Amino acid sequence: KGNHWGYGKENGPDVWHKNYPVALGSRQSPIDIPHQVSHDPSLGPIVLDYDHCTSINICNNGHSVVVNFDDTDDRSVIHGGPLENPYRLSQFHFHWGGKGCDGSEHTVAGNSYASELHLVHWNAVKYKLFDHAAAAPDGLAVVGIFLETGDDHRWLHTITDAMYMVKYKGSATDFKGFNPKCLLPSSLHYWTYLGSLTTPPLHESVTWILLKEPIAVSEKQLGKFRLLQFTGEEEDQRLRMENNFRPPQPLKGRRIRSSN
Ligand SMILES: COc1ccc(C[C@@]2(O)NC(=S)NC2=O)c(OC)c1
Ligand SMILES: [Zn+2]
Repeated sequence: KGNHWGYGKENGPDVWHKNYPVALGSRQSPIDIPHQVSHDPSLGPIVLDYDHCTSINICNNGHSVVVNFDDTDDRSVIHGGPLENPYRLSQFHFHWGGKGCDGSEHTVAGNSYASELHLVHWNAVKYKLFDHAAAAPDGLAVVGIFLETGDDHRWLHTITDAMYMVKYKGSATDFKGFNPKCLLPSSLHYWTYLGSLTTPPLHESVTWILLKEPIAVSEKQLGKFRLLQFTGEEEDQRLRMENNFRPPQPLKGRRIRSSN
C-alpha cells in the first residue's frame, strides 16, 4: 500500500515529515547526548519491578523484532527517577546497523553504538489504553540501553535463537518466561529528557531514560539480527532488516538531565 514509511532511500527518515509533519517538531527523538549534561541531584534512582513480568511472544513487525508483554495489570512496572507515576512494561525491541556499521539511535558526544534496546512502558494510571498513552505528552517512558560489540551476551541468545522463527514481516511465535532484567547493565545511572517515538507516528509522548552503561553483545549475536527481513514471506523483494535507526534530531532548547 502506497509509499509506506521505512528506512530506505525513498521512504526513510528524511522524508517521514511528508506524511508525519510532527517529524519537524520541538521534542523529536533520538538526540545526541553532549559531553556536559546538567547533573540533577533531585533525580532519584529508576526502579524496574519486573519480577512478575509475563512475556507473551516475539514478532517481526516489518520494522524491528519486538517482544510483547501482558500489560493488563501492574505486574511489571518502572517507577522513580523523573517519573510521577508507575509505567507498565508493554514491549521491548531493538535498532541496529549493518555489518560492521553502528546502528544506535541516540549518540553520546557524537558517538554511535552498535545497537540500541528500547524497553517501552506506558502510563496506565492516567490512560486506559496504550494507544491513548502513546499520543499523550506524559504517556510513555522508554528505557534505552546501548549495545556495544564485545563478548557474547549470556542471555541475549534466547532472543537471537528465536529469530529464525520470525524472519519475515508479520511472523510471530510464543516467547514466554523471558525477563528483560537480564539485559540490564550493572549501573542504572541515566540521562533523561522529553522526546518522541523514533518511528512514525513520531508522537511526542516519551519520557526518555537512557542508561549510561552499555551492555556487551558479540558480533555473532548481532549478525543474527540481520537474518531478519523487512519484507514478508510472500513478497518477491527480500530486504535484510538492518540500519533500522533514525539519526539524531535537533535538541531545540531541551534540557537533558543526568542522574548521579
Ligand atoms: C503508536 O505507538 C507506538 C508506535 C511505534 C513505537 C516504536 C517506536 O517508534 N518508538 C520507539 S521509542 N522506538 C520505536 O521504534 C512505539 O514505541 C513506543 C509506540
Ligand atoms: Zn525504538
